[in-house]
Amino acid sequence: MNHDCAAASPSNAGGPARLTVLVGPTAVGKGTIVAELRRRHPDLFVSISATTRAPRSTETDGVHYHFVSPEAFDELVAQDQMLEWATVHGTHRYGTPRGPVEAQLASGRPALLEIDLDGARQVRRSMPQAQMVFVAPPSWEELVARLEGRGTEDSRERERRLATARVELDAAAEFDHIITNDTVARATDELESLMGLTG
Ligand SMILES: Nc1nc2c(ncn2[C@@H]2O[C@H](COP(=O)(O)OP(=O)(O)O)[C@@H](O)[C@H]2O)c(=O)[nH]1
Ligand SMILES: Nc1ncnc2c1ncn2[C@@H]1O[C@H](COP(=O)(O)OP(=O)(O)O)[C@@H](O)[C@H]1O
Repeated sequence: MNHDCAAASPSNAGGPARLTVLVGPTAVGKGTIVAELRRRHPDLFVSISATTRAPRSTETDGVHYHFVSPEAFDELVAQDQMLEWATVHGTHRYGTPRGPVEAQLASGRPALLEIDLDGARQVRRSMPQAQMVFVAPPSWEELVARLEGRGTEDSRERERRLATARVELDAAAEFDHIITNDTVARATDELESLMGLTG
């Protein structure tokens, strides 16, 4: 585990880390940080996951996720079109379409995945050169406040997500780097640096 932003980590062996995998508990601010990173780097490739969950009012199909039916998701898995996939929070399935990520990496340009712990472990096995980054909250209380403040889940779903969050926080030590999302600007600076997007 490495808390600093050193350019040379084991995950960089063989060249600059091109694939970065971002994991963190619900409502820690992953989406917010990725949005800020994209604002700074409009051309950055961020994988668009497929999911069987319904879109939130703020989400657009093909932009935030590919919203697909369970049958369509089955088909993608059967055709080996998923780089990884997992059932998250015990309910819906989420997965990374393989083709766009492989094409991006083949072109030598960086790629970012924002996925759950189970999916990240799959990627670490299949692509050990990937750089694994964990986003942590400043405190448990702040995480709960952000989840409630977002207001997108009912209390039952929030409880489910917080149960998953405890498991994810316990796994933070598995990651190459931990970014604490205290302020969006500072956390984004750190991710930008880890991805080699500065300067
Ligand atoms: N394994 C996997 N997890 C994903 C993927 N896309 C999103 N997730 C994870 O699914 C979880 C739920 O995402 P979402 O429903 O958007 O809720 P939120 O994290 O609370 O905003 C998060 O931990 C995401 O990182 C994916 O392609 N694969
Ligand atoms: N550094 C931060 N300080 C305060 N609130 C934050 C911060 N980062 C994100 N948030 C807020 O927390 C909530 C959850 O953020 P979101 O990006 O949806 O999390 P995630 O994608 O990890 O589930 C949102 O309401 C967002 O505006």
